[in-house]
Amino acid sequence: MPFLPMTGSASKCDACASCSKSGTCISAPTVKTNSPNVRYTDDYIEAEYVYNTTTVEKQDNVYTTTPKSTNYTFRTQIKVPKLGVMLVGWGGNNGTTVTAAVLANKLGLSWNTKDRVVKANYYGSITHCATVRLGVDKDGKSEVFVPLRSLLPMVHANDIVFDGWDISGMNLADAMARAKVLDYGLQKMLWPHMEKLKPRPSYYSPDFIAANQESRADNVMKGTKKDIVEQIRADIRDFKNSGVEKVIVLWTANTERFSQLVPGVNDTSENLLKAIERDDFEVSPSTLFAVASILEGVTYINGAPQNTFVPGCLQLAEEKGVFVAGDDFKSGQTKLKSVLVDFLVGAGIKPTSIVSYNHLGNNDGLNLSSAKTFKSKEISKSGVVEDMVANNSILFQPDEKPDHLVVIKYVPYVGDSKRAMDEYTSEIMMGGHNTIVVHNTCEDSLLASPLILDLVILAELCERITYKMEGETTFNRFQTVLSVLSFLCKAPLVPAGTPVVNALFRQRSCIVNVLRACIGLAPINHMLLEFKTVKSVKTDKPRPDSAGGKKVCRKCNCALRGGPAGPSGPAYY
Ligand SMILES: NC(=O)c1ccc[n+]([C@@H]2O[C@H](COP(=O)([O-])OP(=O)(O)OC[C@H]3O[C@@H](n4cnc5c(N)ncnc54)[C@H](O)[C@@H]3O)[C@@H](O)[C@H]2O)c1
Ligand SMILES: O=P([O-])([O-])O[C@@H]1[C@@H](O)[C@H](O)[C@@H](O)[C@H](O)[C@@H]1O
Repeated sequence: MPFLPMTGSASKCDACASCSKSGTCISAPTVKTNSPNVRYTDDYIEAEYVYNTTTVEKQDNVYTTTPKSTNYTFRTQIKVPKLGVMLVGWGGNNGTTVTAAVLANKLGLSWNTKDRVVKANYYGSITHCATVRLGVDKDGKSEVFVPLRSLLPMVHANDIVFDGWDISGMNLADAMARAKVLDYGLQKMLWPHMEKLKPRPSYYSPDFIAANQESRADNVMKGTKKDIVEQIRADIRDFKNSGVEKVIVLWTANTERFSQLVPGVNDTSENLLKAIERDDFEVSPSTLFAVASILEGVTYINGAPQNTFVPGCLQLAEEKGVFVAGDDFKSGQTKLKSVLVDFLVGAGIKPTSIVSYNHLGNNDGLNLSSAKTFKSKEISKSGVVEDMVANNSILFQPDEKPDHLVVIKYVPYVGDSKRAMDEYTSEIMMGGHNTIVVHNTCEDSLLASPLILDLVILAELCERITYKMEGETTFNRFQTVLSVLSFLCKAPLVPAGTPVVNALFRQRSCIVNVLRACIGLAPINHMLLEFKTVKSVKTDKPRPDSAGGKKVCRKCNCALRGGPAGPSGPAYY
């Protein structure tokens, strides 16, 4: 077992000098689309794209479908900016861990653990470690997969510069040690770099987080809520002037209690700004950060479950044309739930009881040991099955849902190593039952940190994408609420009145297909028809069917008698 020197040696692969052999090649291949519908200029990629959907009209038991096509032109600016990320809660487990991970990758560090040599990497990040199907090779024999990041120019995590705020004034080296997430050997190598980093003072409001957080609050801003917003805005401008070209603000501070929605306080942007002016009690720290970010024109992302985006905040973002996204990183137990429930319901199996228990011993767990903050997390962890259940009216009656219990307990000794235990009980055929039990242990912050990177990298990419529909002359940005980031969130924030999708692979497909659309490629549909059909000599023999050439129902192949085919099933035409 080769023991590496305990100093960070940025090993270079022979392929290119930029690579740090971190398992995530910085110089990923570039994808270029060979099509008259895709144009490449020095500044942007422009693609004509036909978006095909289906509109459905239901009358009695008949669904009439009408294919619909919309012609888009997507334009993606290709210059990737120097991205600065300001973390609220920078001194926490996630904040210190993601900062350390980027430094370790940038330096190409490797370190010894008790059983192996580990190289810095970005496992868990789809923008650095996921591949996507591009198509089939020219012989039509095999599929071609490329790094997701090859589809469009995007920020590499190694180039991100971090800054941020924390109510705890501890420098990031001491805070990294406090977090107890990373191996000692790595911490030792990173120490001189991390100790130079110190969180800016932040706004502390004890009413919104657990009382047990008070002992950390030694680095707090003073003043009214208006003063606080102005100070946050000044901090953002200060960071912008430090050499970064673009800033994104992301909340990875403690989970807050939900804000009460109060008419006249946070129901409109005007009322919210007035509420801040009069120092209204019910405006939370996270909403102040969101308002300040929006007023500075920088995207704001909420990695925690509280309702930062009160209606007035969303309206302000809309008015200022600033992206917002959230809520609550979808990192472990809930991520698995959004796969398992999708599999069960998608397979026609009826989940009837879902029990999600976990205990952990980090400061997040300590904060969540308070009922008011736990409630925020319970809401975000519980909502993830609602769409999948509601979409299957065969298994579930209207308003029928599985029993669903979320339990989180604080056990100091286990630290950041979250121990999740889930039990999924389902009804299967003819009165049978299936019970799936899962034990899922992880360092929680090592699951959340790559999501922080993906959130800011994909949000930054969305800031460079514009589109226009046929007949329009100006290019527009996506809607203010970046629902394309749902894959990374437990409680996806979506534009008002639009569907919430929690199924993980639907969410992932959305990201991949939006990126494919920007380079003029059709969405991945998994049909693989090229491997299921062969060109054959034209024949005039009619295809055999059960009704001797009459029109048949494609659902159950019975002869159409002018009414719904088959027992009470809808007719398909
Ligand atoms: N797997 C995960 O770690 C995971 C998954 C989903 C969501 N989250 C959420 O991410 C957040 C951070 O998780 P963590 O494990 O890093 O927690 P943490 O407690 O280690 O870090 C939170 C940090 O926020 C600071 N803080 C609290 N209030 C603040 C304020 N008003 N302004 C600035 N800083 C403030 C605290 O001092 C602390 O350093 C939590 O809300 C958690 O629920 C974490
Ligand atoms: O993402 P996930 O594993 O479902 O949920 C996690 C919870 O189980 C954990 O107790 C909490 O501390 C983390 O913040 C995170 O929200």
